[in-house]
This record gives sequence, C-alpha cells and structure tokens, in this order.
Amino acid sequence: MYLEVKDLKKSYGEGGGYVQVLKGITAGVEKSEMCVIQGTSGSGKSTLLNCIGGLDTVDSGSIVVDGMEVAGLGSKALSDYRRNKLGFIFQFYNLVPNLTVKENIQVCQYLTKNPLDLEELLQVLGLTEHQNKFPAQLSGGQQQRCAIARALIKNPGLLLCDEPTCDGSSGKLSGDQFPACRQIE
Ligand SMILES: Nc1ncnc2c1ncn2[C@@H]1O[C@H](COP(=O)(O)OP(=O)(O)OP(=O)(O)O)[C@@H](O)[C@H]1O
Repeated sequence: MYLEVKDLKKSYGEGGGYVQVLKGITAGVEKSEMCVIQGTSGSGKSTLLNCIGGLDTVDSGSIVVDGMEVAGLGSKALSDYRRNKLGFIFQFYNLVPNLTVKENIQVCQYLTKNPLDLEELLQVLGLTEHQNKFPAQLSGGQQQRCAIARALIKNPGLLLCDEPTCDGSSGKLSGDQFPACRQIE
C-alpha cells in the first residue's frame, strides 16, 4: 500500500463542544490507484484529508505514506513530507491573493525537488493566457485550475483533492461519476 491509514481517531473541542469526527478509520490506497471518499456534509472528509496531509494532528492511529509514518512527525520532517511527497488541492483553493497565477504555482515549484515543467502545465490546464492575473481577476473554474496546477507542479507521489472539481455552489460530484475509482464511505 502506498497510503495506509489505521484506526485513525480525531476529535475537536472539549466539554459540551466535544465532537469526535474520525472514529477509527482504516483504509489503504495502492500506488497509482485513485480512490474517492464519500460522506455527507460534515462527516469528516476534509478532516481526514487534512490529517493525511499533515495539516492537522490526530488523536490516535497511524498514517503511513510510502513507508513513512506521518502522524507524529516533527516540524522539519513534516515540512519535507509536504514539500516533496504531497500535492494538496484545497476545497476553497487557498490561492495567495497578492501573487499572480504563475507566481502562485512557482512558489510550489521552487520549494520542491522534482517539479514538472511550468509552461507545459499552464498550457494543459488552459491557464497560459491567465498566468499574469491575480486570483480576484479569475473565474471560479480558473482559480480551481490554478489550485490544481499548484498541487501538480510538485509531481507528488500522493495527491489529496478536497472537492477539486466542485465550485461549492453547483452541487457535488458523486462517486458514480468516477467508475474507475474505489470508494471509501
Ligand atoms: N477546526 C475545527 N474545530 C471544530 N470543529 C471542526 C473543525 N473543523 C471541522 N470541524 C467539525 O468537524 C466535522 C467534520 O468537518 P469536515 O470539514 O471534515 O467535514 P466534510 O465531510 O469535509 O464536510 P463538507 O462535505 O461539508 O465539506 C464538522 O462537524 C465540523 O463542524
């Protein structure tokens, strides 16, 4: 397995505000496999991705990526993991507003060891003519493609996508639209 999650538990808050979001998730994804996570709104999909991506801490359990335990890594090792192994497409894009499309992508290009070719990526994603625009000057779909390019430029071993093809207002894609993918509920 390239990604292996075992008995993962994660909660937020305390006292009356305590909520256990991940109640012992166990799942695995092979190298080159695509896997869809399905669940109702608020069920913990983003929380799971954030934990796997090292953006949030877990209460207990294990996350192994390419043979390396990620849960509990120190900050330097966690940075290396995020820089070189991981691409993350955020649900709300998280583009840097005062950087252009090209600069948003270049930030990740410069940080990683084996980046893809920037010009080619811009072209494939239909962003060449928009590369000097700022995020506020882009349509939702253009922002989304910029966020996808920023994740892909790192040529990551693991690509985590939090609703990458949904603009948050036009309805969600169902797993049925990804027949080649295995689904985790
Ligand atoms: N930082 C936080 N502090 C407290 N509660 C949180 C925090 N982040 C998420 N939650 C709660 O955890 C639960 C899971 O949230 P999460 O964003 O993972 O759901 P989701 O399945 O991705 O939802 P959606 O499909 O609507 O994006 C929700 O009840 C949410 O309110």
